[in-house]
Amino acid sequence: MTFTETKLKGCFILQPRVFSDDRGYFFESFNEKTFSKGVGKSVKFVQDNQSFSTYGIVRGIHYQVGHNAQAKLVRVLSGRVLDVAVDLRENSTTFGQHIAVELSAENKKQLFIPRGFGHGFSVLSETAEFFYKCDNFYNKESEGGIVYNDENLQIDWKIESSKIKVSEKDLVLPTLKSARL
Ligand SMILES: Cc1cn([C@H]2C[C@H](O)[C@@H](COP(=O)(O)OP(=O)(O)O[C@H]3O[C@H](C)C(=O)[C@H](O)[C@H]3O)O2)c(=O)[nH]c1=O
Repeated sequence: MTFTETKLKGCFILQPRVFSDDRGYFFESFNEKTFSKGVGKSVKFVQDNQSFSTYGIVRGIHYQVGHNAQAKLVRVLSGRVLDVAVDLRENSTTFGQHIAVELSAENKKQLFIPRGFGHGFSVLSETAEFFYKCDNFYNKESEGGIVYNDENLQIDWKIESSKIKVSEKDLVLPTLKSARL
């Protein structure tokens, strides 16, 4: 597994070592020892989530506030997504900046997003199954979010705008300027 830190400090792109043979392939999708060495700290994941979406869906940008904030280790089981992490750490030199990484069943890339970030993704394939580990439990009351098309964020979701599909809940999320952080 290789770990590449992004321009947003603490955010890492992970690339697993894949063992292929005439049966197919094998790779370690998570190894606590390798992971903590790679990101330079121990992270105790306590909840796994999985979602299925179709082309053009944008989920997010979501986060949980305060001591319910979540770090996430995200990957794609089938299909292809553009995964976006937004730096919401108010004392960060990259506050408000984002990274966008294509994650797919084919490239097997993963993204580690520490606490203090907003997270969302767009589905680039016909369908996509999305899997992620969280280091804190879901807490509805602590949910926060930023509307996907906040013009100050300038996120290119790589989907023609007329084809983007967002939940009712996400459509009414605030911009970063007025979000609860
Ligand atoms: C996140 C979550 C949701 N739920 C329930 C609450 C709703 O009744 C239902 C769907 O939730 P939601 O519409 O928030 O699902 P997504 O839009 O995929 O939300 C996720 O999307 C972005 C990409 C994220 O990074 C977050 O982890 C998460 O907010 O599942 C739970 O029971 N547990 C949970 O951990």
